Amino acid sequence: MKEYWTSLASILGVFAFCQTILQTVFPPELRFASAKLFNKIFNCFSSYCYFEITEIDGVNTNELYNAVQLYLSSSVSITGNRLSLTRAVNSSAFTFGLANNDSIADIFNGVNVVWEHVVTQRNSQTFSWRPLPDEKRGFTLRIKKKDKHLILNSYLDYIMEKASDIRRKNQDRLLYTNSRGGSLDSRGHPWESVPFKHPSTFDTLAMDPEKKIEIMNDLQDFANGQGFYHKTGRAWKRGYLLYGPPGTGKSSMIAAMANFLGYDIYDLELTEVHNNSELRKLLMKTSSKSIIVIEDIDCSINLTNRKNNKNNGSGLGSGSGSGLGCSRSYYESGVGEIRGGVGEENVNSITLSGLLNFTDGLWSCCGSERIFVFTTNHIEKLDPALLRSGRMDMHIFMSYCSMQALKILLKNYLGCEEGVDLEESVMKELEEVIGMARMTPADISEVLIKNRRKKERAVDELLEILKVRAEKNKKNGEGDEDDDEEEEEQEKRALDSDSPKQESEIEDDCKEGSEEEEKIK
Ligand SMILES: Nc1ncnc2c1ncn2[C@@H]1O[C@H](COP(=O)(O)OP(=O)(O)OP(=O)(O)O)[C@@H](O)[C@H]1O
Ligand SMILES: [Mg+2]
Repeated sequence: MKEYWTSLASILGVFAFCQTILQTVFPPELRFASAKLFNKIFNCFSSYCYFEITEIDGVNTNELYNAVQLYLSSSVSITGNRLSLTRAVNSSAFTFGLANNDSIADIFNGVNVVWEHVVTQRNSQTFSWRPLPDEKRGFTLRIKKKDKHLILNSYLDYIMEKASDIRRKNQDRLLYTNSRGGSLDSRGHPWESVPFKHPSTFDTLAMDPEKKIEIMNDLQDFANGQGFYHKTGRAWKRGYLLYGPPGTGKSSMIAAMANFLGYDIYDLELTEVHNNSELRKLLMKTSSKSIIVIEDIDCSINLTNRKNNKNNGSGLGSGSGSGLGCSRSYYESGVGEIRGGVGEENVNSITLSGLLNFTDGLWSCCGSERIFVFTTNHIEKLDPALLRSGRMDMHIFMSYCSMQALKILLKNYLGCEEGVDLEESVMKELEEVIGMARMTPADISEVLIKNRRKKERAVDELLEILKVRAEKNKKNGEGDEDDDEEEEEQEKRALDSDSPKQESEIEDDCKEGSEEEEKIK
């Protein structure tokens, strides 16, 4: 064996020597031919094989090159000494890369490989229809010949997947809306998109930390659950129903979910959808790794009397909702019954079953890795069909501000740490009244924002307000909660007064008015 290696080394030595002579004495053509021959002979004896991935493949940009660059950026940032830094268009993150002519080792399925980033000057005589960069860039992948068949395809697939993950994480999220109605854009797309810049995260969300961790784990399990969903024969999707009073953070939670998973958001405005097949088309045009949101579902559709509605089940009336970035009408309650009612199928014939099919039917699994989120202020108004397990997998109650949540708000808005900036006695006082005060995180954050430069004043004012609210609630008993909610809903409706009222609403208002008059009498 030793003799074999000695002779091999001497052969290679001779070739190297010959090449040096050739380089100094012979013309370039001859040198090129000899180098080719040398490489061929060298490759026969080498135990490695090499793959070149150039930046530009002919005239097209090579996607694999970009993918490798991104993939290596994840490990390079930790191990490399000399790195390149880039920031792509539409991205708020910096990407580390392998510097020119540098190399890095990687392991995949127990197999060692080496990547080299090769940069050479481009031959100025090269002819091309479009301007090419001065430098020719490429990656060279070195794998042992015996390992080539074991890993090459799966390794490259893995790299492509990993790169698109990194790209998604680096790139800004998109918020899609169907506010254009049924019309399509020039590419035949029914959705319009804007960059999604909502800063809400699970860190900024004020809620019980245990519940928060439970939700984060659930989301993480979902995102990593491809194998599980495949094995169990389930469509790779998950439904969350967020319910609770206005201002408790339902929209903020959706934004936090999107930022946590790096998913885009499709904010579905049901007013703009005319029938079930349009709803299905919208679904088909959503991408995977996305969150499909219907806000204030109880106000968008009359979900309680679908059996009574002869023609089309529950008619869908209007979209409503808050917060994620699209202006839209709030709380056009009850319109659905009229628009989708008997004999008006052509005007608006989205049915509850259409909506259920949208989330749960065969069509719901075209594409994959989708999350459906519905929000409501009144879970009791929803049809049980929407609530059954498997459809909305997790019901999340967004409650009034608890002590745990208040601590998060104090930290986020005032930078107050428990035990450091706030005395124990103050914390105790806050704890005594926070439950009874039944204030939403939105209300509390308003007080904190107003006084954010004066911590003590902010806490004092908050304590004062909490005490007053708690006292009032104590006096009025339980019924007060409903009154508060009703007041807030009225406010929301008032906000919507710009949009012309539907006949039904006017009728409803009159009815409510006369009912109230009767009550007063
Ligand atoms: N749990 C929370 N944590 C942090 N901030 C919150 C929370 N709840 C509300 N807020 C603040 O209040 C504002 C309104 O909250 P958000 O729109 O998320 O409430 P919502 O529950 O969606 O209300 P609605 O039912 O009216 O749609 C947000 O901009 C956020 O700053
Ligand atoms: Mg909201």
